[in-house]
Amino acid sequence: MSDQHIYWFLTFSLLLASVLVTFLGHEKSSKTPFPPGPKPRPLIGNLPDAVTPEPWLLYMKWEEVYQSKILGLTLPGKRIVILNAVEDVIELFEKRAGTYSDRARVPLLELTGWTFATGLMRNNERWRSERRIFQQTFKREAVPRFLPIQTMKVHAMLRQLLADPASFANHYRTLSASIVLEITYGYEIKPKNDRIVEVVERAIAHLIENGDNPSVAALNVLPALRYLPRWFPGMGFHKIVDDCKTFTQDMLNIPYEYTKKCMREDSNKPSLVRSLLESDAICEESVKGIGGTVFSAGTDTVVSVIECFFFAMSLHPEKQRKAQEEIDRIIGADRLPTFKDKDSLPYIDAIFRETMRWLPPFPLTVPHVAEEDDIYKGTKLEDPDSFIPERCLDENGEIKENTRILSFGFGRRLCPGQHLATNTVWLTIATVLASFDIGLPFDEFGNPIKFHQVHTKADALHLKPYRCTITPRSVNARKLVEATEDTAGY
Ligand code: HEM
Repeated sequence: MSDQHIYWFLTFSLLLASVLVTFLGHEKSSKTPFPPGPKPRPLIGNLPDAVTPEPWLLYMKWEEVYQSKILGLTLPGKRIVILNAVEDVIELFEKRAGTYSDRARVPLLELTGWTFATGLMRNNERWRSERRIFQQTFKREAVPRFLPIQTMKVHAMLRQLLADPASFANHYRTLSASIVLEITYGYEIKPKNDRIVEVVERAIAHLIENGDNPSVAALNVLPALRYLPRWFPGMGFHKIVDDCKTFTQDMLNIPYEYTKKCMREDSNKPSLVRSLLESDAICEESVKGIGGTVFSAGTDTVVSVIECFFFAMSLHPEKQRKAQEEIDRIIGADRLPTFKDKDSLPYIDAIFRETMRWLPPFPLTVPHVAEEDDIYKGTKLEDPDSFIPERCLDENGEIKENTRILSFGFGRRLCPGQHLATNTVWLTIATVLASFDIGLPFDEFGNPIKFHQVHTKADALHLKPYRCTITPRSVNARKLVEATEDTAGY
């Protein structure tokens, strides 16, 4: 029997009793109709329907099939409601936030020590206290103090793009990790093969790569499987859990110990972990957890957006030219854009917003869980698959009033890192477009690449790797980038 078959066999036979009880319970208690959706199969419900690489596309198709923007899926032990319309999301996650701000219990996360992650915590006192710290640290008025770090790192990336354009993906990955590690731990990373970056990336990658392993999926459905001995067929998850746990502990401890060492050695480098330790307001476990959360929530998400920005520019030279014309007109050719220019470059802002709409890092955001039973019963976006920054602008070319970036989530779980992330991505977009021309995308054989690129087996949405040329716009642009070495930070 293959591992896959053992998984199905175990899941079905061991689940039989508990699933029946849950279903019967539901049948009795639920007098209100459940939203329409594909017909659940006996015992496994809609499990096979739910496992698909790009579920958001499937949910849009179901909207047509079942003629409803609210869809229902039944999984063993739980029911999932899919909200396809923003107004429903806002009504439930924001107006009824008291009910819809919990997170799901995922046995794999609990067994591997990922309970440290603030964003995955249940709605409890620890989550509320850590969320307050996130909000204080990264609120709109507080993030300008990080601008010097962000500027210095973005400038370093521009110089790397000049020196080695073919490795552009490595450069923006380094950018994102370097900002987060410096802010969180006061740690300055090496551009290549940095030990701490490897430690934290290994922990995240191991969890993601094994998240859909059949035996792990079985464990998530039936946590009691963990009591079966390792020699039992299909128990591959034991080794995965052990490794994940070790890697997660390293991720939390190694950068944390670095900050503590700096403090012992009297280094005066500021960092979030340092100020939390000095304030003595929360326990060591929470300090480590907050550090790990900033990295796991704030690095790959930003990478995802910058990756999609390069791809969008590569596919749409006409939008790129329009953005560069705006920069040339407002800033001129004698300096690079800075944060002070943000309000005078609406087309750059529109490119940022459209990138976040076109390929958001979490196309389904992070599921919210209802804490109690709840009964609940716009305008249609034209051509949603196309990259059109103009849709964010009014007739005067200014950002439309009251527009909101939906990719940062909703309600009490709204991303607290949104202002920090926005600044990093905005400055990247503005300075890259001021300095470089990005050529059309092509694959390793030189064939042009079309839009259909997405793959998602990662922390956040990512594109399949592709190539493109990145060349300085002019001799002057090259000089401006080279000169950032001397003006680092400002
Ligand atoms: C472009 C980059 C980013 C995107 C698109 C993004 C998106 C999101 C989304 C969709 C959620 C879930 C919201 C919900 O459940 O409704 C979230 C939660 C969260 N994000 Fe971000 N994020 C980004 C960057 C960051 C950064 C830089 C940080 C760190 C400073 C961060 C920290 C968090 C935390 C701590 C949570 C959990 C909030 C909670 O559950 O209370 N994010 N983010």
